[in-house]
Amino acid sequence: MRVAVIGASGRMGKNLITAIHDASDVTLGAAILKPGSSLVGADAGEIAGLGKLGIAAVESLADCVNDFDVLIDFTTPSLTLENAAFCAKHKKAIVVGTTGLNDEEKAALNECAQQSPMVFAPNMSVGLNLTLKLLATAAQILGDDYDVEIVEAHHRHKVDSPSGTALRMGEVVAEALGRDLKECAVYGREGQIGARTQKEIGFETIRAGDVVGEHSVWFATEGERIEIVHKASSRMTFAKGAVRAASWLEGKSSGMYDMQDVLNLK
Ligand SMILES: NC(=O)C1=CN([C@@H]2O[C@H](COP(=O)(O)OP(=O)(O)OC[C@H]3O[C@@H](n4cnc5c(N)ncnc54)[C@H](OP(=O)(O)O)[C@@H]3O)[C@@H](O)[C@H]2O)C=CC1
Ligand SMILES: O=C(O)C1=N[C@H](C(=O)O)C[C@H](O)C1
Repeated sequence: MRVAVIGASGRMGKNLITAIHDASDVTLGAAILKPGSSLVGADAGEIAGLGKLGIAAVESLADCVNDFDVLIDFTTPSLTLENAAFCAKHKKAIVVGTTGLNDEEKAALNECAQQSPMVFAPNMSVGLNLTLKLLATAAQILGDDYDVEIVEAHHRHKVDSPSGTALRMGEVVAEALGRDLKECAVYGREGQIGARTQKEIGFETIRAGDVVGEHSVWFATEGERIEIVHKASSRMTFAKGAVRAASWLEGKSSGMYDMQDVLNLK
C-alpha cells in the first residue's frame, strides 16, 4: 500500500511519516502540505526529521492522485471533509484521525465512506481502544449506583474540547448504561449548579504545556472509586495505529470502520 499523509508538517503528520517509514508493509507515496506553505517541494523525510526519502511534498491531493492508495488525514474538520470527498470520488481508501467534527460533518463523512472504505477513530492507539472495552465492562457491572466523570488533559495547542477520545469514552459508557450521551452529558461545571444528578456523565478538560493525551474515567460511589486511566506519552502510538489501519484497509469494501474493527475488538 502506498500511503499519503496530508498535514505532513503537523504534529501528527511528522509522526505519521516516521511510522510509515518504520513499517514493513506500507510505503510513503505522497506528502501534502497547506497550499502556499514554505515547505512545498521539500523532501518529506526531511520535514519529518528523517533525512531524504525522495518524496517531494506537494500542495494538493490533485498533485499526487496517482501516487497513493490510501490517505491518512489528521488535520481539521473542514479539510477532512474535503479530503474524504476527494477520496470517495477517486476510490481511494482513507484513515481519518481528525477530531472535533459535529454531527452534520460526521454524517457527511459517513456518506463518503459509502463510496470508498474509511477508518475513522478519535484515538488510534491500541491501549486506548482496549480501554474502551474495559469501560464498557466496568459500566455494565457497576450500573447506575456509580457516578461517571471523564477527565482529559492535552497540550496547550489543542483546539477542540472535550477531546474526541473523551466523547467516545462517554458514548461507550452511556451505551453500556442504556443512556443517551446527548441527554446526560454535562460539560465544565461552574457556579451554583446544584447537586449532581444520578445519571449525568461529567466532562472536565485540562489544557496545559506539552501533554500528549491523558484520559481518566471515574466510577465513584459512597465508599469507593474506580479510575480507569490511559496516558499517551508519545504521538507515535497514534501514528503506528493509523498506519496499521491504512494497511488493514487493503482490499476492504466500501464502508465506515473504526479502530475496534482494525484491532478485532468487536
Ligand atoms: N485519532 C487520533 O489518534 C488522534 C487525533 N488527533 C487529531 O488530529 C488532528 C490534528 O492534530 P495535530 O497534528 O496535533 O494538529 P496540527 O495543527 O499540528 O496539524 C494539522 C496540520 O494540518 C495542516 N493543514 C491545515 N490546512 C491544510 C490544508 N488546506 N492542506 C493541507 N494541510 C493543511 C496544518 O498546516 P499548517 O501547520 O501549515 O497550518 C498542520 O500541519 C486534531 O483534530 C487532533 O485532535 C491527534 C492525535 C491523535
Ligand atoms: O489533539 C490531540 O493531540 C489528540 N487528539 C485526540 C482526541 O481529541 O481525542 C486523541 C489524542 O488524545 C491526542
